[in-house]
Amino acid sequence: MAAMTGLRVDIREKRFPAVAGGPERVIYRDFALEVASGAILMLLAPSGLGKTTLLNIIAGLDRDFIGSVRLDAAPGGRGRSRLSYAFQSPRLLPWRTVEENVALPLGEGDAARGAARAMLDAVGLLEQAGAYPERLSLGQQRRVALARAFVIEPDLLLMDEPFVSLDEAGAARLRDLLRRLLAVHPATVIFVTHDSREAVELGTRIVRLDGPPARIVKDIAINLDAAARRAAPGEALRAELAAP
Ligand SMILES: Nc1ncnc2c1ncn2[C@@H]1O[C@H](COP(=O)(O)OP(=O)(O)OP(=O)(O)O)[C@@H](O)[C@H]1O
Repeated sequence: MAAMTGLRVDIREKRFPAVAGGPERVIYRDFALEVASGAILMLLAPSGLGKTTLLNIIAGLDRDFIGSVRLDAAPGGRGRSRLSYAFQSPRLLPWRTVEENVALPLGEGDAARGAARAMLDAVGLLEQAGAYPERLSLGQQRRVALARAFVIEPDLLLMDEPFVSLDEAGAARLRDLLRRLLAVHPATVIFVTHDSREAVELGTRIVRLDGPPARIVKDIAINLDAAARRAAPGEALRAELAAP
């Protein structure tokens, strides 16, 4: 079973240089975020504030900043924590089958194929294992992306609006699927969304950012079971989140 990894991000400064005659932009200044092991942290912020930038910094894809990212040591003496990143678009390789896309992080071989098929079964797409991504609907492609994210049993899962552009029923089914996957493969999750309903339904903690530069303006812990989240307290929480 996967372990879970907490982390602490300190960004003394992150800026982007001027583009096309615009001003230089300070995205983060003196920003700190600590995430407990096992948290499902939902990150809400206005468009363009720096959510993707934050995930890229945590993932180590963007090292051009002043500050630090510290992941807790992986429990169980495994050394490095395993990290998965589900991007805003599914980013499947069009020339590989669904199964090959899911097996990709594990490499070649029977073990990788077996693990990929087990994950495809878990997301309800085993029958599509031999299909190419273009044959799938967006919702199915997003399921494949989820299977690929979970196949390495990540300790830390970064998700950048992974269910965007789906209709509400499709998004609700994927939220359900994510909950079920996390019940079997627990991970610390940082999940970017612009949807307060999604935040309340999935999160154990909701952080709202405003700016620029981005700063935390709300930080709410949620202790509700799944049914309660979808009911009235969810509405109250959403109202609290929206309040200035
Ligand atoms: N490589 C870059 N060079 C210059 N500016 C950039 C670069 N990447 C991002 N930015 C700018 O930095 C800001 C933060 O970008 P980021 O993608 O992190 O925002 P976001 O909160 O994820 O936005 P959205 O909700 O629209 O996805 C934006 O204004 C963006 O235009």
